[in-house]
Amino acid sequence: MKSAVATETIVEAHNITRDYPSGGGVVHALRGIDLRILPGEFVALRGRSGSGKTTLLNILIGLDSPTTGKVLILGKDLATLNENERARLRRESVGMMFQNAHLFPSLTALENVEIPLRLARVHSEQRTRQAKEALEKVGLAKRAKHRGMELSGGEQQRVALARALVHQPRFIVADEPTGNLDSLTGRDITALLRDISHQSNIGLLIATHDPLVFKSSDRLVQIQDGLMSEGHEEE
Ligand SMILES: Nc1ncnc2c1ncn2[C@@H]1O[C@H](COP(=O)(O)OP(=O)(O)OP(=O)(O)O)[C@@H](O)[C@H]1O
Repeated sequence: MKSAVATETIVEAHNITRDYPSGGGVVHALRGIDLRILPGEFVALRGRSGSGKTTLLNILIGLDSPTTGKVLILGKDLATLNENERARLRRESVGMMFQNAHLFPSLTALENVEIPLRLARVHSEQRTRQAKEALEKVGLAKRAKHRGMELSGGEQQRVALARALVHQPRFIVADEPTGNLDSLTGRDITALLRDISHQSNIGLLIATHDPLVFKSSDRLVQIQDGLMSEGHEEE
């Protein structure tokens, strides 16, 4: 049943390198990264500032291309897709979260969550239904009509999570999602992300400096000077 396992892989990176031209020289931001994330697996990515975390996340979701190496999402080699096809794959299969929730402050929580479905041209009834379900999943159904600016930082991040989930993605990448939250709120968001990933078989990759996220993860990978190692031991 090897082929069944292979098609089940959410994301695979093979020997990824990324060079940036810089001031007449070259920065070797990634120097040979291999990574595989399975359905329902929560992987934390740790690394000092400048170690290459954001570069790797962008490459894994096709927002940037590696200098050499190969990325597959759900078995599809990103190099074989053009920009429109990669954007479509993201719209259909990838959810994203960042340190800031990036909500539209004057739109309601529900309207913010509906945005990815608007972009995918889902009709209004279904949009509202799915957005309500996503807000329920993150425990925020009661705040559906509150505007972004009326929500606390933790509530805004929950809305951002609902927005990342609303199109039922298979892969979620989050860049420092707890970076702006107090530790209790950060713990809640991390637990929610972990539970949803496990329950819905979503591959979850979180780049972070937050020890609580390391502890909650199924697997911790570390990136240093563009190279990766694995394990839960302290730096
Ligand atoms: N567009 C760019 N042009 C040149 N160098 C870049 C570019 N983007 C990133 N770099 C360099 O690549 C390396 C990795 O950067 P990256 O942003 O991936 O690190 P990071 O681990 O996400 O850092 P942080 O935790 O501070 O966000 C750094 O040395 C950075 O200066």
